[in-house]
Amino acid sequence: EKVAITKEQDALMKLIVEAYNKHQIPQDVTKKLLQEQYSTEENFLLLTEIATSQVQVLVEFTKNIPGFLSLDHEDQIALLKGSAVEAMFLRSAQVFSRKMPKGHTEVLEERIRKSGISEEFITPLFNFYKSVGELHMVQEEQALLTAITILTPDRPYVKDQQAVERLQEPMVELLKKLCVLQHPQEPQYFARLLGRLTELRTLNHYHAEMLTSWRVNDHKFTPLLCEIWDVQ
Ligand SMILES: CC(C)c1onc(-c2c(Cl)cccc2Cl)c1COc1ccc(-c2ccc3[nH]c(C(=O)O)cc3c2)cc1
Repeated sequence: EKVAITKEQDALMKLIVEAYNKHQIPQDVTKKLLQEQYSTEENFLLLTEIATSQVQVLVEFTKNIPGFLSLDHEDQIALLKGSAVEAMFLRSAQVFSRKMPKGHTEVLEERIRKSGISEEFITPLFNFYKSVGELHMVQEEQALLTAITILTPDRPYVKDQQAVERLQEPMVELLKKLCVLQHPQEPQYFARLLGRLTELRTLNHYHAEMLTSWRVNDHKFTPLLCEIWDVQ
């Protein structure tokens, strides 16, 4: 049967994509990727600065998701804290699918590889980047997938999960239609996208270990990262 985006769905998609493109890490932060020294210390400090800026971008994007600000305030915090790492993996994955200024991809990879992350986490981390890159997602898919990740009802401490489901469901339906329209020759494309969300959940676990090993080596995070990741 003919799949068609309704007027409401088109309006929702425009809001999400607009918010996704409106909030970006400032150029003066990301261009440091090309400028700073390459010591482990420098790499960690630069990635910490970028991650902090990325969290601020993420909060602004989330506030623009229709209905988010009408959720219970404590649930809003629980959703942000529960999804921050996954949303940052998705966002940083864009750099590796060559969506970012020339040269940033290589230097970001170099800096992540040499920032004190142990080899056992480096492999799954770059496997994820590779699998996202192979999807060649358009920006609508990236924006919706990020919104869907943020609106995951079963994050820790979310009280009214139904209210979150009511926001997430229309986005999943819309993404499904988009995938059929965008990739008609690949019927399983939507399933592959959702498979990335499952892979993201496992990366949360690795990330928790990364944080612990950084802290054991007395690495400091910014107040915003400490708050969102419950460290220090
Ligand atoms: C606190 C730091 C050390 C940290 O801890 N975990 C991670 C961490 C790690 Cl490595 C991997 C994945 C997720 C996290 Cl959350 C990080 C670094 O996190 C980020 C690294 C890069 C980016 C990012 C996002 C968008 C970008 N655009 C551009 C551009 O050039 O335009 C560069 C760029 C970088 C965001 C978070």
